[in-house]
Amino acid sequence: MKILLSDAGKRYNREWIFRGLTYEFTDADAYAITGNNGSGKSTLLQVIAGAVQHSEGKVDFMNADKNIAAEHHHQHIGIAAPYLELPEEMTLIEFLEFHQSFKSFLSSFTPKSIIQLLGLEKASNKQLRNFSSGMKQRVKLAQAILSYVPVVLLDEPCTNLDADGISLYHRLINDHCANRLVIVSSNDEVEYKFCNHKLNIMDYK
Ligand SMILES: Nc1ncnc2c1ncn2[C@@H]1O[C@H](COP(=O)(O)OP(=O)(O)OP(=O)(O)O)[C@@H](O)[C@H]1O
Repeated sequence: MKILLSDAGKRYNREWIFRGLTYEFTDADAYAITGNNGSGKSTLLQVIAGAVQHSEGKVDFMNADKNIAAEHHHQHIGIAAPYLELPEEMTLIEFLEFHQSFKSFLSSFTPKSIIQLLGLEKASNKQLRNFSSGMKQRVKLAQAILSYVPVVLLDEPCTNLDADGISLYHRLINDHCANRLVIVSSNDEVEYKFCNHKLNIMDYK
């Protein structure tokens, strides 16, 4: 899987968020998108995900040299972001089973084993609306990273996590992301220290 941006730009009203962005994200590699608050990291991640339309240039999502249309990017992506909410009325087990019905988990995982890995056995039948913000974040990370997809997009992945949660995040990355394309949008090195490439959005203003 490869994501190619060619002279890509995004504008909201009259304000260019980024411009002239030519960059290649490739398989089995990890990238950090960095920059100040409000600089456009989340916007770029959403453009990559196909959730926000870019204003100029090209964004190509390639699988073995075949171009995948923006409306199909989501089938190849696991994404966790603060603006993507969990279905609050579902219990944890219901949510993971529902998720699995349209996107499989990595072969060694079932909804039950994911709950164990997250240390949330006691909350299995609790509605997600009653989860703490850190518990919700663990669930968001697991559904993104443990889905059977080649691309993992993470926006501020350690938001609301305590020290154990941050260890869990690093374990998920170490154990399950070696052969995938991972892109982390963040200001915090703890979240992206494993990334071997850095794209500073401030360079594309
Ligand atoms: N839907 C929108 N309409 C208009 N402007 C928007 C919209 N979404 C984002 N923006 C603007 O785009 C700019 C970049 O926002 P974005 O959320 O991408 O920044 P960020 O680098 O992720 O910020 P942070 O580090 O604070 O999360 C901001 O000025 C924001 O106000």
